[in-house]
Amino acid sequence: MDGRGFSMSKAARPAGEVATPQGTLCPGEEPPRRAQKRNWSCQDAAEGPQRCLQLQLHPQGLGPWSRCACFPVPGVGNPVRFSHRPAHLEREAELSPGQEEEGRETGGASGPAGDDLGLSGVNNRGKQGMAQTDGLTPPREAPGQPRVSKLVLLGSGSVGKSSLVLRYVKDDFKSVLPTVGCAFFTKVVDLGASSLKLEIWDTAGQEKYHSVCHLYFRGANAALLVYDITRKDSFHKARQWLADLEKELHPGEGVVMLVGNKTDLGEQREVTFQEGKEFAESNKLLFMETSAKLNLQVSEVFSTVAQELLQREARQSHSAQGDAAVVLNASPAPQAKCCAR
Ligand SMILES: Nc1nc2c(ncn2[C@@H]2O[C@H](COP(=O)(O)OP(=O)(O)OP(=O)(O)O)[C@@H](O)[C@H]2O)c(=O)[nH]1
Repeated sequence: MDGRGFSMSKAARPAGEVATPQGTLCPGEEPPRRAQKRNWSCQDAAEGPQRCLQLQLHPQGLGPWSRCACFPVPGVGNPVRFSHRPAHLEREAELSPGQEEEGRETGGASGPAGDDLGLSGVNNRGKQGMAQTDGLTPPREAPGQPRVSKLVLLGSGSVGKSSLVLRYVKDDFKSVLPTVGCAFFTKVVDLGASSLKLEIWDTAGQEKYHSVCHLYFRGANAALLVYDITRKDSFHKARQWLADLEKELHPGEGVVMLVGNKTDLGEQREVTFQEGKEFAESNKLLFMETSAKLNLQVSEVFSTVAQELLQREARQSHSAQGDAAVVLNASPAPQAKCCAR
């Protein structure tokens, strides 16, 4: 840890910061409906002006506050681009296309703050996820930039969600700790004639984070519903994860792909390809099997979803143009009869 990225080292924290309780939501605790946050400025001797942020995920203010996260103010020497930019940050610097940003939200829970995905020492970009913490606002693209879509990964713990993201974003596979809250990445998908910027939200699958995960589903344009082909329980739970997701999406909106991961462990397979396919078909989902370990079908998953997003958008704008043409060609509406003199 070097005090940059999401390390939140003591060196980067403001003087006078009060230690806050760490922890997850208690069993049976009311699931939070929205995150609260507080932020302030401070001056760090080594890193200059900092913005500091803390989250509380309980609507009545009863839950624990997350760790304090401090991040350098963007500007010269701090090329941080906030995709979901907090209102108090006035400036942003651009990353070049295809360059990934990454970050991690602690969701009010205790645990590692980012180095398990190799965030330690990356640079200031490692704090992107913290910059906007509600995860609810649909992404917007800047003029001249590729379209931005929010994609969430969901599914039971240890099915390989983080490994799929790591493979896709960094072409790497290594042992990663369980996700705490949510980790955030971006990557521009090049689809030849067009490109799409995916904001990838990798949510925690462990049971203890279940009550907060749905917060991150809100506003998603696409989702990867992941299970482990060697674990039937993770496949059965996919139904529940899908129900949770659908509560947060508008009916018929969003591209959802069912992903059966760990195909390299074929001899331990508990869920057949056919079972996955049938579940996907009956729920109108896309379907693929992958191995994050052997890098099988991983980039295809993301590019297929991106392609589908662009096609849907094209169809929608086409039909919207059609509707407009119908309206223009329609005979003039009859004048409303007025009864007033
Ligand atoms: N053999 C094999 N192991 C994998 C594969 N993908 C992930 N793993 C392993 O499965 C374990 C869990 O992977 P993660 O990526 O942390 O799973 P996750 O779904 O993100 O877990 P949570 O963060 O708890 O939700 C790790 O030990 C990975 O190395 C794969 O394709 N093949």
